[in-house]
Amino acid sequence: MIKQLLLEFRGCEMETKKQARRIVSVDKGIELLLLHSERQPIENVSLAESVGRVLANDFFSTFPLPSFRKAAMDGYAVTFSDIAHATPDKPVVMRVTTEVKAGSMDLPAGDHPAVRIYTGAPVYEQYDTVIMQEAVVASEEEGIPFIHFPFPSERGKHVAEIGEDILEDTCILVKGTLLSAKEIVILASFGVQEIEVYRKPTVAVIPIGDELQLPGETLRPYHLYESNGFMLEAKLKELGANCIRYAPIPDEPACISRTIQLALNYADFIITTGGVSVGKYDYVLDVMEEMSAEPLFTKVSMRPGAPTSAFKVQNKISFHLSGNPSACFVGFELFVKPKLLFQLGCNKYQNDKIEANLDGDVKKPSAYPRYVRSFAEIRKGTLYVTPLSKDQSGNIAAFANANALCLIPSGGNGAAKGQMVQMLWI
Ligand SMILES: Nc1nc2c(c(=O)[nH]1)N[C@H]1C(S)=C(S)[C@@H](COP(=O)(O)OP(=O)(O)OC[C@H]3O[C@@H](n4cnc5c(N)ncnc54)[C@H](O)[C@@H]3O)O[C@H]1N2
Ligand code: MOO
Repeated sequence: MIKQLLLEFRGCEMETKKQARRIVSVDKGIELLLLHSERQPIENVSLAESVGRVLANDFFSTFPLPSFRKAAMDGYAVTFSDIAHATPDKPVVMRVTTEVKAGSMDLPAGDHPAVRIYTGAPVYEQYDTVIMQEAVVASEEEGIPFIHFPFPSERGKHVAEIGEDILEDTCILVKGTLLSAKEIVILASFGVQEIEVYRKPTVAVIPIGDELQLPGETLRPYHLYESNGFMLEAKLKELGANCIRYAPIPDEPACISRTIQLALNYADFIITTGGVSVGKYDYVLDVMEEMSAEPLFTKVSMRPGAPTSAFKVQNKISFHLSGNPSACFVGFELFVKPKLLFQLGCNKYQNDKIEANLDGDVKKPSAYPRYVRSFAEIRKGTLYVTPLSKDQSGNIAAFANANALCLIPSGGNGAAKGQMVQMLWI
C-alpha cells in the first residue's frame, strides 16, 4: 500500500516538474536556436552535384560574357557605314562569298565587305552590324552570289558586345545562395567544374512510442504506423540535409537515453518525436535533464505543438517535437527549418509570413496563437487562405490539400471569414 502511494507520489512529482516548463514565444524560440547555431563546414562538390546545395563563397565572373563579339541572328555581318545610305529603291549590293558559323576561328584571306553569318558566330573586328537574313534579297550573277541590302539598319544591331551580359570580375552569385538550375547555368557558363558549398548536416530522427510500428509489419490492436519519422526524413531531405531515421523506440527512459546518446555521437543535431508532453510515460524531458542538457525552451506559446522543446546537449541542439502529426509538422516548420537553413548557410533562413484574406471561419478559441493547416491561392489578385476542416492535432487528412499554415491569433473566439491573417507557405 505504502509502496503504491510512493509510486503514485513519484509520478506526481515527475509531472509537476514537467509542467514547470520554460515557455517561449515562437519568435523567442527561433532567436534562441539561432544563437546556438553555426554554419556548416565547407566542402567542394562537382557542379553537377551542386543542385540543392548552398554556395559558400561569393562567385565573381572570371571573364566577360560574351567573351567575344557575336552574332545574335542568322544573317549577314557588315560594316554599318557601308549600308547607311541603303534604301529600297537604291539597295546596297555586296558580293558575299564567305560564311562564318558558331565556332569558326578566323576569316579566309581576301576582301570580304560582308559575310554570311549565323547566330553565335564571331563578328570579326571589321564588322559592326548584323542584318537578319529576312531583311535582304539574295541574287546571283554568273554563279557569283550577291546580297541586296534595302535598309540601313542601326550600327551594332544584332551584335552582342564583349561583356554586354556580364563584365569580368563582377559578383554574380552571393555566398548563401541556394543553387538551382538558374544559378548552375551561370556557373557552367564560366566553365566551373567544382564549387565550394556548405557540407550537408546529418540529422538523426528518433520516433518514440510503444504504440508505433513500421510499414510492412502487421498492425497490432491499438497500434499505429509510425508516420512522423518519415515526414521528418522527407522534410530534411527536401531542405538538403542527410537523415538517419531510427525505427521507433519504446517509451523507456534507458532506451531513449541510449538512443539519443548514440545519435549525438555522429549527428549534427537530433530530433525526437513523441513522449514530450506531461504524461507519466512521456520521458523525454526527464532523460534530457539526466543528460545534463541545457534547456533552451520546453514549451512554446503556440498550438499545435505546445510541448515542442529544444536543448543544448554535448554542444549540439536536440529538438523534441510532439507526437501528434500536425504538432510535429508545425514544430519542424517553425523551429527546425530556420535552424537547419541557417546551419546550411542559406541567406534566407527565416519563414516569410504574409498577409492573406481568411476564407473560412476558425471557431476554436485558443490561449495560444494557432497554426492551422490551410489551402492558399490567389484569386483575382487577392491571396485567400482557407483553413482545412478536421484540423485536430492528431489528424492526418488535412495534410492532403494543405499548402500553407495560417496563423489564428490567440484569445477571442478564433477568427472570422474575411479577416486578414498571417500565413506561411509550407
Ligand atoms: N494533461 C495534458 N495532456 C496533454 C497535454 C497537456 O498540456 N496536458 N498536451 C497535449 C498536446 S497539446 C500534445 S501535442 C500531446 C503531445 O504529446 P507527446 O508529444 O508527448 O506525444 P505522444 O503522447 O507520444 O503522442 C501523441 C499522439 O501522437 C501519436 N504519435 C506519436 N508519435 C508518432 C509517430 N511517430 N507517428 C505517428 N503518430 C505518432 C501517438 O500515438 C499519440 O496519439 O500531448 C497532449 N496531452
Ligand atoms: O499542441 Mo498539441 O500539439 O495542440 O495537440
